[in-house]
Amino acid sequence: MPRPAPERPAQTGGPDVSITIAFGADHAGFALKDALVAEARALGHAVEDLGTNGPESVDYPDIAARVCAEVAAGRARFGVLVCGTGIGMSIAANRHPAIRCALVHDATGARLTRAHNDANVLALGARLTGLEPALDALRTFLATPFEGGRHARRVAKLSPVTETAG
Ligand SMILES: O=C(CO)[C@H](O)[C@H](O)[C@H](O)COP(=O)(O)O
Repeated sequence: MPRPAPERPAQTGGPDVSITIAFGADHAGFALKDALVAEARALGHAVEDLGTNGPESVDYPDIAARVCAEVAAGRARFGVLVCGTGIGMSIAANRHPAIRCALVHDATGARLTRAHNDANVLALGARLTGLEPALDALRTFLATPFEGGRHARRVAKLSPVTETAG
């Protein structure tokens, strides 16, 4: 069944601009995800909460696919994914061609992946990163613009690699 469309503010992604952010987590990450959702709303952003919303075990690739579809289609400017380590979510997200997902543990990583990689999905590990560093990482990710320049050339080279047999 189609979900109701969230409120759709401007999608510019710069600081002090309200955007739509898609959130997802597995059972290991849903509590941290809920705290991040609350923080995004407190900052004035629109939120798509794509689950999961309880401790029942779910598979992180299924959740990552939901969030990445929203970002790839332009219905969300950014995605945020949380699992136990953030590793499974980041592996899953980076299989989607339009997604540049960064696994981050603090605000410095969040700043640099926006500035240098133009990351559009933030992955966090709820079993590794505490609440305050995770909230700092989210705020910084949302507030940091892509620097462009030499980084734009490198990001343009991040197209999918086609493997050739031996
Ligand atoms: O994919 C992961 C590892 O990189 C995540 O941390 C998952 O949340 C984790 O694997 C879930 O493990 P569980 O034993 O099923 O809770």
